[in-house]
Amino acid sequence: MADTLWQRCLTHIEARLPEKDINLWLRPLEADFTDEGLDLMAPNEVVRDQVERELRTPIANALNDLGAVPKRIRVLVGGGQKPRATESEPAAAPPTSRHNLDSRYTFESFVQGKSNQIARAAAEQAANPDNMAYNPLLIYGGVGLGKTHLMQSVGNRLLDTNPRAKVAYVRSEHFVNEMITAIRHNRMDRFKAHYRSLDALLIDDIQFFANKDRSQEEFFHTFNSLLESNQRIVITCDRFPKEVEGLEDRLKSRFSWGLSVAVEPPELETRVAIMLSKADYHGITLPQEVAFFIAKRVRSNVRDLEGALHRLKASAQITGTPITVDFAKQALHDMLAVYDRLVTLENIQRTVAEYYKMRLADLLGKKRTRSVARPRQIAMALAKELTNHSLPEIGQGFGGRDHTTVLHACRKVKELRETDARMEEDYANLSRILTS
Ligand SMILES: Nc1ncnc2c1ncn2[C@@H]1O[C@H](COP(=O)(O)OP(=O)(O)OP(=O)(O)O)[C@@H](O)[C@H]1O
Repeated sequence: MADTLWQRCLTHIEARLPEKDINLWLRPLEADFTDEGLDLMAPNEVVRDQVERELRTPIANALNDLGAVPKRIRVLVGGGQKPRATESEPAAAPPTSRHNLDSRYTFESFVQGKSNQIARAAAEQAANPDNMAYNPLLIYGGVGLGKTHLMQSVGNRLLDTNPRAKVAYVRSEHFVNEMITAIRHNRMDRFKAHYRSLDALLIDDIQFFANKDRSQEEFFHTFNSLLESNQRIVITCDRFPKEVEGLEDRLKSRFSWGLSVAVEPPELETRVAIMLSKADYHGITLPQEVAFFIAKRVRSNVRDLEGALHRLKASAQITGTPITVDFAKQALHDMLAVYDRLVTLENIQRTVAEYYKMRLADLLGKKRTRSVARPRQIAMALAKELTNHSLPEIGQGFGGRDHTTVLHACRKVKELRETDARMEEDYANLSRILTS
């Protein structure tokens, strides 16, 4: 039986993904291996988008595990028109050409805001081969906030500058699995030689190394060897590494040799800008008010924003309806309900009162001393930003106040956040507590 590389790839992935996903998204694809890489032909845009979004990495990893590393993977709409004879193993692909980067992850496609501007600036510096001041660069922060995007932007930029550079992007989980395979097949020397021959190593989600002693040991040596020969290292972690239990102290201390930068959840304007930019990229007509409507609710994770966008697109395609706020309300009903449940007026009032160690009755009451009025204004501004309530509704919820009082509070808080660092910090802390 002709055992094509693509079939072997599918068999490999089958062990790792639900059968439903394989049947729905992967079986309809036609694979075309050429000298330039792998083209996957999807029957329609919905399949293409899903494969791009969720399955590109499992495919790349499976091929990697099978020892066949295409120079690039493209997912296209089409099929049947390409000669299937070209579906052959790219056995000649040298193991060092592991440019398994996603070409969509660039600095140009990364939307900058207050929450990520330092991380972005540091990453741009790290992508400058003449500047080794920030080595290693550690990017840390919560789920789906753009760490991988920034890290791969460094790799893509390094390759733009020098296409011959050996850049490897590896998820820590993959590093561990690869190492286990190398040990099992007695190929540790090759494994070490490969990693130590790189110009740049981008290693994602290092929290995965926790409690994996042998992998930490090997990674520690690889890390040292790359640093000593002045090669670029970028790492990401879902929190500050010192807080990761089960990670050796010597690794933690190595990670902090260079520069550590955080990515925070993006503020509303940035979330809207990200949605509009992603919509543009995917050819989705997304009115600004719909972007605002969604971004006001989906707050803590950019991946969820993208998920919402793709669901909207699929629903709009199936029903042939233009995307409006009402359409979004319906199409994303269940997803938005989860977010809406999290932040209510009562929740905001209780959280703010606790944060400022004051009585809830005072927050809602008539007192106008600054120690009471300021937190009240902050709570109103948070209510405006984080809920869907109108100004009159918010005023009503705050002891029957007029909507102009709420408007004044929102303006005041905005102004103070720009001039008073303490105020900005309090507001950001409260916003994080309420939305994470
Ligand atoms: N500022 C941004 N501009 C454009 N896209 C963004 C931005 N932040 C995040 N994204 C997008 O959100 C998605 C999730 O980002 P990414 O995978 O980089 O998150 P992450 O922080 O690495 O998450 P995880 O910890 O789960 O690996 C990606 O598609 C990425 O392009």
